[in-house]
Amino acid sequence: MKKKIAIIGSTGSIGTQTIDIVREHIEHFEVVGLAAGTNLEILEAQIREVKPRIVSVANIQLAKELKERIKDIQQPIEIVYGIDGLNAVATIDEADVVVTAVVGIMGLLPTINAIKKGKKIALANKETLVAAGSLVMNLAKQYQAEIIPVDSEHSAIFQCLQGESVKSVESIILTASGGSFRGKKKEELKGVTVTQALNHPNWSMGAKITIDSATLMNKGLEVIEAHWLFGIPYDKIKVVVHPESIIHSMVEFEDTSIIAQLGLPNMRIPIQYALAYPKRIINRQPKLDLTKISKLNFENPDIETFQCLQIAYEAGRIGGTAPVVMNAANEVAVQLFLQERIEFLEIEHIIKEMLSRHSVIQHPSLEQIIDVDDWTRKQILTGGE
Ligand SMILES: NC(=O)C1=CN([C@@H]2O[C@H](COP(=O)(O)OP(=O)(O)OC[C@H]3O[C@@H](n4cnc5c(N)ncnc54)[C@H](OP(=O)(O)O)[C@@H]3O)[C@@H](O)[C@H]2O)C=CC1
Ligand SMILES: CC(=O)[C@@H](O)[C@H](O)COP(=O)(O)O
Ligand SMILES: [Mn+2]
Repeated sequence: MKKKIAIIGSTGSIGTQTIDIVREHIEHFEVVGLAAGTNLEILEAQIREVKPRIVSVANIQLAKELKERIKDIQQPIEIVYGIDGLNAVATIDEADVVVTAVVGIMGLLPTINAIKKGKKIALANKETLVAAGSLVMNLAKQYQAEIIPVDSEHSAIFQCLQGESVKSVESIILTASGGSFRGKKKEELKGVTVTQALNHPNWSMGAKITIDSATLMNKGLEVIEAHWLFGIPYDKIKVVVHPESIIHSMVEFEDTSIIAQLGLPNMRIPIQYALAYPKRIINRQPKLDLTKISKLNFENPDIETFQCLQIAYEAGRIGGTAPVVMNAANEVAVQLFLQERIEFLEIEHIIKEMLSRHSVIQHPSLEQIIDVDDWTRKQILTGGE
């Protein structure tokens, strides 16, 4: 039996690589639903290739345009739009697995709705767990929905933990490439350009996560993501900079053994693992040859220059709505930087400022999370008026 897959965020970096995997393993997988934002070019090609049952786009105009573009396709395809459209794709009856590959808090509601339908979640959208980790993990337990991490570090940890007890974990060691500006000091970060920030040394990814990687906020988000996925306290989650991105993360056990997962920096490995789990299937991508790498390096993160990592540890430890504010402030600040409306170094200032203005709510409801996310965005965009 083929696994039936719905992809939300199908036109992005994770989404398109998910389709690549389906194409290579057509005997294992079938796509039944696609959701995208505005990229009709890629979406149309995907529809023609995989012939899904349902497709979602960002708004009604795009839905009309898409209908026109694919009117020659004989098979009935339902076209939906907006947040209702995303939810419809995430909850389609036919799907066994939902790949959450949209960027940002936009992923929260569809992920929750898919969980409530008991779907297996291949989770790429880390912002969902950062903003609502407690709520999402409790729902997953309640509805017996498995969450399989796609994020490379979390896939690595998940793989290292197979057959192990979380109780015997001494620490989780998340590896970080260090991003586009590794080795630079504050003074050198003044005036850096968007093009420079988007120049990730190892991974080719969407714009938002690439900037997060450059500020080290990506690693901060991943610390919180690991806390919720694996139920490990923050004191036991460490970050080490590993510029080659060959070791994707490690787990240290109480007997001092460390288990690591290695591979070339290629997201098709963790995406495929999540889709095929609990099986492993063949991957025809280039293989890791350690003799060609020759050396693996490790160093401590420069937390004075790149303060977002510490900000995330603090917000995670405070809990409640602190990570909601941090995440929303980061999303807005990264967008402003990408639009060249603020400097790179302002990203961390904006996040700190918003956290200082917020009175944390512990054990927030979904409505409170959404309200706080909204409040944060408005505060930044209106200058706090
Ligand atoms: N890229 C990577 O290698 C990794 C990514 N992740 C995480 O995975 C997630 C996706 O990242 P990535 O693939 O890089 O991001 P991209 O920016 O490449 O893709 C984002 C996707 O979200 C869609 N989208 C954006 N806005 C909307 C909207 N309003 N409605 C519906 N869909 C929307 C985009 O559609 P469109 O383009 O059509 O507008 C696109 O399909 C992020 O949370 C990221 O942190 C985690 C690990 C690695
Ligand atoms: C591929 C992936 O999982 C990214 O999240 C990656 O980890 C980004 O790299 P760094 O944040 O380590 O630079
Ligand atoms: Mn990652």
